[in-house]
Amino acid sequence: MAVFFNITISPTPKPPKPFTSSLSPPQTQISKAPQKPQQNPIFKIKGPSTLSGHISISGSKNSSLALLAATLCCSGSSLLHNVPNVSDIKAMASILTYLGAKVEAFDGNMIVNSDGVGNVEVDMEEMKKIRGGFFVIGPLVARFGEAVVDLPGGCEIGNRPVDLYLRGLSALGAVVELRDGKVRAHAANGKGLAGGRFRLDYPSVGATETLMMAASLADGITVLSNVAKEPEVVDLARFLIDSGASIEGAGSDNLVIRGKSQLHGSECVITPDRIEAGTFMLAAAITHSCISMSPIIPSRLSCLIDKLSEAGCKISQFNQHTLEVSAVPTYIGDNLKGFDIRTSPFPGFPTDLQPQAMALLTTCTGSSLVVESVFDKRMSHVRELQKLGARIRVCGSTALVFGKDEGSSLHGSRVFASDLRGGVSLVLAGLAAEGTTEINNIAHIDRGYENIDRKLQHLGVDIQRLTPVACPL
Ligand SMILES: CC(=O)N[C@H]1[C@@H](OP(=O)(O)OP(=O)(O)OC[C@H]2O[C@@H](n3ccc(=O)[nH]c3=O)[C@H](O)[C@@H]2O)O[C@H](CO)[C@@H](O)[C@@H]1O
Ligand SMILES: C=C(OP(=O)(O)O)C(=O)O
Repeated sequence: MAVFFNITISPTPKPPKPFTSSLSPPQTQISKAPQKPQQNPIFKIKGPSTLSGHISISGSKNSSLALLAATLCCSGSSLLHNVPNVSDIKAMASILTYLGAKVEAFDGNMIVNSDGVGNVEVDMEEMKKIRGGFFVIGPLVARFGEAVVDLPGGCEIGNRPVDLYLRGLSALGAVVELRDGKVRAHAANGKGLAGGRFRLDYPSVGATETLMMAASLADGITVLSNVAKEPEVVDLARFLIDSGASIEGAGSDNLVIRGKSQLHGSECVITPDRIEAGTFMLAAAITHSCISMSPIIPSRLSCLIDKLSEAGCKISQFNQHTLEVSAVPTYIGDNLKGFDIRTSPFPGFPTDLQPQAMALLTTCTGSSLVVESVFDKRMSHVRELQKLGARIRVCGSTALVFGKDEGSSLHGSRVFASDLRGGVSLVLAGLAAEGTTEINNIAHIDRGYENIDRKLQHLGVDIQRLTPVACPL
């Protein structure tokens, strides 16, 4: 067994984790009483809140998505532990099942056996909901010689083409065609892929992961350059290596992959979600509170740690995997100081923390510049933050955020989540706002945060999940 993140820390008791996978056998329908149409649930937060206590960080959504796709490369069963119970993972599990893989999910563990895959075409709604579903194109074409997949969904945060995936697969000997919103790929030689050289124009995380999986089963050596260095890429490489792949350079700009004719299933523990941890660190800062969290890997969050320290927070590491963030008035005085951010690929400031950091900046002193350089339309949260009283001026992908001494003053209001991280930035703003904040469309938040409401309640927040029932006409 190869466990690459083994933790025995058992902090405060975890909330129960029923994994209500869509894979569970259908429930027997006892009553045929007409169901009232259900609407998207909402969060109601009464602020301002002060947080205290300790929370457990869940496994990484993005690592889990990549590793679940990678199980399609492996003969036999793979066992993943610490998989977060979020809707993106359920969608991914449904995609694997649709392809013919056997997926069992229980209490944060998933066992996947893809030996029975008999279908290489995914034609289902789930593909259009999540980004990670598209990653299956690499394993399918590499192991089964063919794949037909819909263009992916995921957060609507700008132009998200798949040209690098397609050009990379072509460099490995696939014939690739994009028609009617579907990508069709097959091995040109009718058998499998061959090693090749490919330089990514941009270090795309998903393209790097997809090509790494494909190259692991290609015949010969593949050299990929200008690849993504994100921790999730490193996690995937470790899983593939444990499954028998030969991959050098994960975490650097170049990957050398010696293809193997077969990989076998292996066992691993999904690493903690650095974006969830970063979100809770920012929650402590925006509420001028002190909380601790574990497990986390601080080196994966060094950029945020530097920025929060610059703002005036005290960040202490207690053991290898526990961090405390303190922004209590006795330490910081009345306010935190604003700071500038420019998102960029790892190890730069993560784009997936930009909206949450922007919420914090509206409560700091001074004005701060936020430059979003990874996605071209990741500013939809600005309008909603403005409804909560934030003063922000946007020009393209740059935002000038005015702090509390320059006109921002958060107060409760009714707002709408338009994507995952934008949605959670409204939760953070709601924690700091005076009065009640109602956040609609929280299905976006449920895509990537496991039990966020229960975790916040545990820290002392007055937050409720309400499911309005639509009135039948
Ligand atoms: C499921 C998953 O892991 N999602 C993460 C992944 O998304 P994802 O893998 O989609 O993000 P990418 O790194 O691919 O995207 C970054 C940039 O590359 C561009 N691009 C990408 C592919 C391509 O073929 N051509 C191209 O031009 C995109 O338009 C974007 O501007 O990394 C992002 C960047 O850290 C994170 O925000 C997402 O949370
Ligand atoms: C953008 C994100 O996810 P996805 O790539 O799945 O849309 C995210 O996790 O913030």
